[in-house]
Amino acid sequence: MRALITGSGLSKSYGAKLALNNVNFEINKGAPVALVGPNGAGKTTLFSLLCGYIAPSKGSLEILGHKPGSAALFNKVSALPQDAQLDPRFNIDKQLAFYAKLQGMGAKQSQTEALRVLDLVGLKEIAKQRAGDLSHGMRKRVTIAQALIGEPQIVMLDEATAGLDPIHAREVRELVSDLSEQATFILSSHDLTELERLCSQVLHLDKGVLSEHQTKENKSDTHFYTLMLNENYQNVEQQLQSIAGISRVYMSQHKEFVIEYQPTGEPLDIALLNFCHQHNWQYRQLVNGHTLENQIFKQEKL
Ligand SMILES: Nc1ncnc2c1ncn2[C@@H]1O[C@H](COP(=O)(O)OP(=O)(O)OP(=O)(O)O)[C@@H](O)[C@H]1O
Repeated sequence: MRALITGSGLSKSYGAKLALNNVNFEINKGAPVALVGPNGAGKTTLFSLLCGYIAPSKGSLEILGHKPGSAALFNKVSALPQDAQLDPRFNIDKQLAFYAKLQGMGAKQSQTEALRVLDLVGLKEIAKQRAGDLSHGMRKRVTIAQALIGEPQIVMLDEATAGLDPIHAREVRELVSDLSEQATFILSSHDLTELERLCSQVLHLDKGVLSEHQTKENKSDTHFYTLMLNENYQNVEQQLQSIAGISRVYMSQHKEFVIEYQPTGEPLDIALLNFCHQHNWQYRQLVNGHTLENQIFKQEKL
């Protein structure tokens, strides 16, 4: 299968500042892809290159076999900038129909398209409301609807959940998950944990250097649990190691333990929770596998 997007030896400098350093990656059609990294890591630079707003200093980038920004990609790729705004004075359907017209649709088709994309984000009933009368979360959904006009194959959302409360942020993630049959989404965020469950491929940028991670566990025989405890307890690693099947336990961060094990046929999660109960350890969460944060930081420490 040909990749939707291929970046090879991609670098971008702003004067003396190297914002992207020899980045290589491929994005295939399918589940959403996360582009994560701390402030200043180079996420917006990579988005801007993908959109064709800026040109690379070195290397090549191809989207659906074309250079970013080329006319052949019109209607096939869309991007929602972090600070995308709606005009507070106009009805939602009018604004979306206006953007559909900018994409070349006629008056009638653009109205139908506005309602179609509003329906996709579950907001058809507010079509006649003004943007200024909507909540922040609803406005964000409308801007995502705007990004879906014309049925693009690739949709890039820059910090789609920034500034949203946890409930609205979750709604946006669920929306992206529901829509991933229609398009391949690329979502940028500085918050790794929020995209961990949604995306199967994670591009992690730090100081312009890219590393790639899969959120699904790889096929090795070793399996992992991550146990997060509420308090500090004595000798947790040594004590957990006495459970049958567990080969190694290490503290990945404060009150958090990665447990490596070989399956024995008995459900280890139940054994672990029973063990916590017997030792009076209060646990916060038991995650099946490494948390993605662990995968990334462990790899970087090696
Ligand atoms: N136009 C520019 N001129 C000079 N330096 C720039 C320019 N744009 C970005 N940079 C620098 O390049 C680096 C990467 O910036 P970029 O905006 O791509 O990071 P980011 O990961 O999107 O950060 P944030 O999460 O804060 O938006 C930063 O050090 C930034 O200061």
